Amino acid sequence: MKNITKICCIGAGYVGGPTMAVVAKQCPNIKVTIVDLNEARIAAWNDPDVNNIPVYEPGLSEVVAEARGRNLFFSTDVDKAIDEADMIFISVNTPTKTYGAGKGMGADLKWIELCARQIARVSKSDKIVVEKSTLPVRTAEAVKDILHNTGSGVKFQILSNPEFLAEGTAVQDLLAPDRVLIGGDDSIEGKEAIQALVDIYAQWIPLDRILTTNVWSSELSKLVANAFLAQRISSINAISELCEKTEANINEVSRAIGTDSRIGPKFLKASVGFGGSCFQKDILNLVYISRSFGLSEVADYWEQVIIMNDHQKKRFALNIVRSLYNTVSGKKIAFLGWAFKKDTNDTRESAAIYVADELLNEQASIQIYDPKVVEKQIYGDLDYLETRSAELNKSGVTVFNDPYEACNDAHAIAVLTEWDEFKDYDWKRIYDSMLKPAKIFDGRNILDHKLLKEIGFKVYGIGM
Ligand SMILES: NC(=O)C1=CN([C@@H]2O[C@H](COP(=O)(O)OP(=O)(O)OC[C@H]3O[C@@H](n4cnc5c(N)ncnc54)[C@H](O)[C@@H]3O)[C@@H](O)[C@H]2O)C=CC1
Ligand SMILES: O=C(O)[C@H]1O[C@H](OP(=O)(O)OP(=O)(O)OC[C@H]2O[C@@H](n3ccc(=O)[nH]c3=O)[C@H](O)[C@@H]2O)[C@H](O)[C@@H](O)[C@@H]1O
Repeated sequence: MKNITKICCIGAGYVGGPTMAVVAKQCPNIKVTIVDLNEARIAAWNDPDVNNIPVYEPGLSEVVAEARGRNLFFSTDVDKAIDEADMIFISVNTPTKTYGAGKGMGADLKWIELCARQIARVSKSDKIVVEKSTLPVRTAEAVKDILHNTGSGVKFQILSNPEFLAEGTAVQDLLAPDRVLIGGDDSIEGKEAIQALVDIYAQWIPLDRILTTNVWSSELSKLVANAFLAQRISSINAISELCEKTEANINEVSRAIGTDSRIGPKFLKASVGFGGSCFQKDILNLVYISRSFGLSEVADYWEQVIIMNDHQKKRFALNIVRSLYNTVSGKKIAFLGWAFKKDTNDTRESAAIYVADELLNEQASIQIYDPKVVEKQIYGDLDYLETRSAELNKSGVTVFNDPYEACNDAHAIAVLTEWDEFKDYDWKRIYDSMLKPAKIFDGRNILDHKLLKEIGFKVYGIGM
């Protein structure tokens, strides 16, 4: 296997962009070209002002500034980048299907298939194709089938190399991952391909953190990792509801169980519900696959994680309605946060969207502030649900650039994202500008509840 000197990555999104920027930073001897069909996205990645890149991640603009133009390139010329590359990463979106068989459950693999067909059509030399996108177990079979039937004589090796970065900490996760997972064939060529990818990561990651498996274990492990992480959140959120009935405190319960080294302290933070582009999609996918093999108990077991999460989002919204004397019609509710977690501008599947939707059904007037999410995105997220017309979403929601303005005249504040800056606001000033009794629903348990109560707020946390 020849030395890898040119990499192409198809898909310049939240995974392709940061992942490949870090590869380029750490491997200056490799030319990395990230391609995408979306011209606006590529233009933003190429923006001379590196602060305008389309993905907000702490530390990312510095990495891009270092490597861009040196050995990191962003382009819309997909064919050229495929043709030149020794190794091609597929990092395109794999959302839940919205039509046909598997609608609402299975992964939509049409973009993966398009990539495979394009690679098959364009390639004139042997290539290693790496699945970076999260895919249902045995997807590599379909990719192989397309690539091995081109009739061109070009040889392909297919690897699975799922990504475990979390948004908001992507750069840190990529520079020092818990592990890198590479799945490949057991043949001599398969092992050579695995080694070629190991050699790239080994330029900055200790070898004992680079795990190799067969392709199917690798594909499945990605879904399972996300399912386990999300399961912990649904588990603690389920207990949060019980805490609210019993005067137990969820933060104390989390600490008490998390100090057991077998349980561990991470991912035990009760919240308004998990969001993000992947947890729900990947679990639905796991459920769908299990059901398609007739494993109904397995499917039902994992589906409960989603059912619990939906319940958590809904009960947060209903709690607001109930606490505001069973009606929010015409009342102003301020939302602090719209992103699905802090330190990202990503809003996909954010709990805030669903809470807003419930409150709009109750005719509330919502005033939103998020430090990184732009107005267009917020309206787009609500319109995507198709619960009501775009005009009605516009008339029910106002987006502010200033948190104090968003809270002005509000009956209640809901904290939907755990942005650090929320903790440091002048809460007395906010209290004075609100209608009384002023209520705060802290969906992330991040604020100083004692202080807020002293100011005069009525405070509702999760699980307390
Ligand atoms: N967002 C995350 O934190 C993580 C996502 N993943 C997985 O990574 C994959 C990508 O996710 P994101 O980067 O978040 O998605 P994204 O939607 O941000 O980016 C995907 C990009 O691929 C482009 N694309 C689609 N088809 C194309 C084609 N045929 N040719 C060229 N470009 C094409 C789209 O225009 C889009 O810009 C998904 O499978 C996801 O499950 C895995 C780990 C973390
Ligand atoms: O496949 C993916 O897309 C990624 O999904 C998650 O990463 P991400 O969704 O970016 O962010 P997380 O930190 O996992 O948070 C997900 C959601 O759970 C919520 N959460 C997280 C932790 C917790 O204790 N409580 C809680 O409510 C967050 O607020 C957020 O809404 C995984 O953590 C990554 O390892 C994985 O690569």
